[in-house]
Amino acid sequence: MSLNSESYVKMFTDMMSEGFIVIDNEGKIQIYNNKAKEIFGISYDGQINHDKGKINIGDIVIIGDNSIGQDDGKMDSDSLKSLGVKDNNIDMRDSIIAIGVFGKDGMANPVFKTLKNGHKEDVLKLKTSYLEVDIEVEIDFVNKIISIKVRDEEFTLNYINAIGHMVVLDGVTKQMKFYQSHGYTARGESINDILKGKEYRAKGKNTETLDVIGKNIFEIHKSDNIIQQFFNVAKGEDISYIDKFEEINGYPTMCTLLPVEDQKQRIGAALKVEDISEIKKIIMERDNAINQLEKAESQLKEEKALNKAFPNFVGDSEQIEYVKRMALKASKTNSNVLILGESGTGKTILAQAIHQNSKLKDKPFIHVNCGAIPETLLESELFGYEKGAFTGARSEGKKGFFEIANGGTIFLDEIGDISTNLQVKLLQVIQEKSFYRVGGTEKITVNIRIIAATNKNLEDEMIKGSFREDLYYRINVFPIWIPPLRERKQDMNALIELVLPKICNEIGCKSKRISSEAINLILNYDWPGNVRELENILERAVNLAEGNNILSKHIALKLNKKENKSVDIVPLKEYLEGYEKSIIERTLSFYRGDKKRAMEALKISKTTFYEKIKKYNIE
Ligand SMILES: Nc1ncnc2c1ncn2[C@@H]1O[C@H](COP(=O)(O)OP(=O)(O)OP(=O)(O)O)[C@@H](O)[C@H]1O
Repeated sequence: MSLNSESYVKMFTDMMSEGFIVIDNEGKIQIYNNKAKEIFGISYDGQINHDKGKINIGDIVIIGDNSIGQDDGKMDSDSLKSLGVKDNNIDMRDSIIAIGVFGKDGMANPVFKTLKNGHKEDVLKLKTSYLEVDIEVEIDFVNKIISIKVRDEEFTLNYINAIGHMVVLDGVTKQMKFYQSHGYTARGESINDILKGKEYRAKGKNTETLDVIGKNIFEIHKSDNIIQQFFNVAKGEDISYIDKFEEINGYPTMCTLLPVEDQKQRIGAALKVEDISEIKKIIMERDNAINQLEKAESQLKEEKALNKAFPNFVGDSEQIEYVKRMALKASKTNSNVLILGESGTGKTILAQAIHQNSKLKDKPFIHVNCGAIPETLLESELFGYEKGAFTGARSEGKKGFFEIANGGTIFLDEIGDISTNLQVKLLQVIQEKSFYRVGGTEKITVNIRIIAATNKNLEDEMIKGSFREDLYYRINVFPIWIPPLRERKQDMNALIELVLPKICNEIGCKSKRISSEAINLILNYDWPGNVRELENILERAVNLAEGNNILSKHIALKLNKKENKSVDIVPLKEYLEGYEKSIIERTLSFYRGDKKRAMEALKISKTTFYEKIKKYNIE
């Protein structure tokens, strides 16, 4: 046997650590070493067996394809129709997971999920029990893995750019009869080939090795750029290169292409290929890591910017981050903002912060608590009045809040409490940016930014007829909802860290620490009064604690509503009296103790007024 006999050549080339393929000048494969077979999936080392066969009507087909048409043998919507998948929105290069019965329209509806080309999600997943078989398919776009799990058996394929993965179950036995594995291009077993009825080879113990010697190169390889060149060189074209990055059958490789000549006659071409999928993977992983790092850095930057913009509005929860992000956006626009949230959630400080971060920050910020001003007064307080507009009016007339806030921001707190009459006037100001003082004839024009807040559900109020729909849409241009504290306990630490030193400072005591038992109590409580209630409870605790530590016994929480089954039943008279007392107190405090103006506002006589003050022991 001479050294260049066929068996020696095979032995030597099989020892190479690179793939090596030689074709003759007709494109017939003369040498295809073991490494090349390994790189292109021709030699098979999978563990799971199946016999050779072909797809039959009634078989269950499971597909996971990260880019339709790219590496699945040019699968298209027609091929998908063979499973009953009919959807005009599916385009080439979209990703799809589909499970259906082959060729039996109507036997069982297919289930499928798609993602548009260029989507942002990390995974596409479908888990179902299909014709009583538990199936789970996942396309992991980050780690580039497609996995099909049938009952407890998992079939996975890694990919670089694209892959079409498929498992076929026998329609009668529901057992796996075919699964996709690397090398499907060389074997001609892409999704499309199988769906078009092409016979597939056995895998596992009955594997027939794909005999490539003597076959035309295009039978084993897609006619992509490099294979076409390989063929052209074998035919006589003068191209050669060393170590060029090219993709063959979807695998990233580094190729060297050389002509083979005998006595200056072109007799073929040789292609040496190195598998660089691992390197490519590492590069992609590195790019991914860099991307994530950049994302994290910009998040951190944003977080810092948000914390700087809202130093008094703290919280680490995602909800509060979102609120801050929205509020920062709101502060950069001139739109009306509506802040929603239960009492004590921080609507007022957020409104102030929006103003502070806006270009109006040096202009007035006027806070009007619409719920605290008696209805009869609210109009003149908001719009002002001309001299002699009503009894008790100042002789020189008075500017209203809208005039005072001109050029800046007016914060209409508890907007859900204003009467429908006043709502009409408010709507006019918002629409026309002008109004008349009470008793006035001169139109006053203002340039004002409106922030409103409420703890009511304005949509419910609209249905009840107590809030005008047109006003609602005018103020609800930029809504921001602050979730209740019980839904974001993660904020508790930041709040305590901010509030506790503030209280100690105000009271003038040394700073105090809070014990872990006390923190536990705080974390397990529902906080119906939100942050305001937290501040009150902490203030009380600071006062009660004699040493430097706030202990659980100093945290005096109300019984949770859920635990407190008994309801406080109060006689009606007592209830009404309590209510009357609080209205008189609120009016007096609004007029800073001016009794004359308070009794006028309440429209009660002097005698009645003094009687009630005495009865309720009002200072
Ligand atoms: N995220 C927060 N960070 C720091 N302090 C907060 C926060 N949220 C609320 N507070 C504090 O809680 C108290 C109540 O907040 P604020 O008055 O803004 O609530 P509100 O929603 O306007 O309440 P109401 O609806 O009763 O008027 C204030 O002392 C405020 O400083």
